[in-house]
Amino acid sequence: MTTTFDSVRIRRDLHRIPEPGYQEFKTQRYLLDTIAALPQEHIEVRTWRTGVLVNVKGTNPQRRYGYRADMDGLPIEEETGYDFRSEHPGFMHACGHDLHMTIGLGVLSRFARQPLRDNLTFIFQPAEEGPGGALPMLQSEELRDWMPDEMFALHIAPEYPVGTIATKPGILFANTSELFIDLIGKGGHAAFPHNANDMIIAACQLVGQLQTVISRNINPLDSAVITIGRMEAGTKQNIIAEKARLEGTIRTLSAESMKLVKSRIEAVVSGIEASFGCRAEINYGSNYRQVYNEAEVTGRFMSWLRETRAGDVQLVECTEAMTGEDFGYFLEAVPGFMFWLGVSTPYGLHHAKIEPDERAIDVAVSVMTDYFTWRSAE
Ligand SMILES: CC(=O)N[C@@H](CCC[C@H](N)C(=O)O)C(=O)O
Repeated sequence: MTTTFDSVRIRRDLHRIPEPGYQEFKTQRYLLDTIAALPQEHIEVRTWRTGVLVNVKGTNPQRRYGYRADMDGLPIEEETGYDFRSEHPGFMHACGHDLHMTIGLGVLSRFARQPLRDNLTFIFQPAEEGPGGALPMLQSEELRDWMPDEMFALHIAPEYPVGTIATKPGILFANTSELFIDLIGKGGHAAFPHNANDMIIAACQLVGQLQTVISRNINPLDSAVITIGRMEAGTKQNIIAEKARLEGTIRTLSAESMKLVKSRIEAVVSGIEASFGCRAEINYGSNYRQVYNEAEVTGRFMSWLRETRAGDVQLVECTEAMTGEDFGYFLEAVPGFMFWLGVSTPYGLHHAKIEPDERAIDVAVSVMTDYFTWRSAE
């Protein structure tokens, strides 16, 4: 295949401009400009908030296939050795969305030139890391008449070598809920603890007790995670903290366990209120549905990979992971799958030093291009 698509340049351009959810203004502009440089005859473009939707008109369409890429960055100060580091202080593409978008553009650039028999929808979706762009995008007017019959997405996987694709039928990623807990007590002088109500002590107790929800209330053969990723309290070393805030996330493999975990968290927090004489507020922020790969569609992709790409792509049938992804909402509405794409880097997702191997982009572009082509010719 001859192509003028410069995947490395595009990925690096996108890497420089990570933006928070629903503030992906430069990213949207970059995507629109790149798409505008493609042949326009077979494509139509729409925007939805900071997202972008592209319809590639098929030559004799019977069905519509979709690819979704997420667009937002993370609040992380980049520590890579790149000379194309983030130009936005405190923000970084540390979850591979720069690669996901580049791969989408790569596949799109091929089909904008040579459309398939069937229609294609490319979805560049804002706010995956929060508060979640998938559900409102799915319900939007802009997507309604371009809704795919089947859809696909991928996620970079640091732990797999380049050339590896890992997936499975059934549940791939967990149900998620954000978790915010505010504790409100009484501040005071460090020397007079008996006159105050110290929310640092209460918060420390609470963090420990929250872990007992996982270890004592969840069936060990099921899986659940509570991670507190941020804790804020106090103003100065000799002032007793009046308030404390915990910020975290809950992950479960079933919707039932999510309900159970939340009810146990509420019980534990009530206990903290009683034992510390404080007030507490719980907020669950945004919640994502599990990523569930439809068995037949996923099985067809896996068999196709084994039969056609065994020479250059290693297919791994992986286990589920406790990561979350709002692509789960798309898969609830439309059959499809997500897969992990090996990018071989020692640092994990959400790490300030993650440097995905860019050779994975061409692997994914070629696999998705060939798969859409095969699927549409069936
Ligand atoms: C693949 C990945 O890392 N996704 C994120 C999704 C975040 C969900 C939500 N904001 C939360 O924190 O619960 C993940 O952290 O798994």
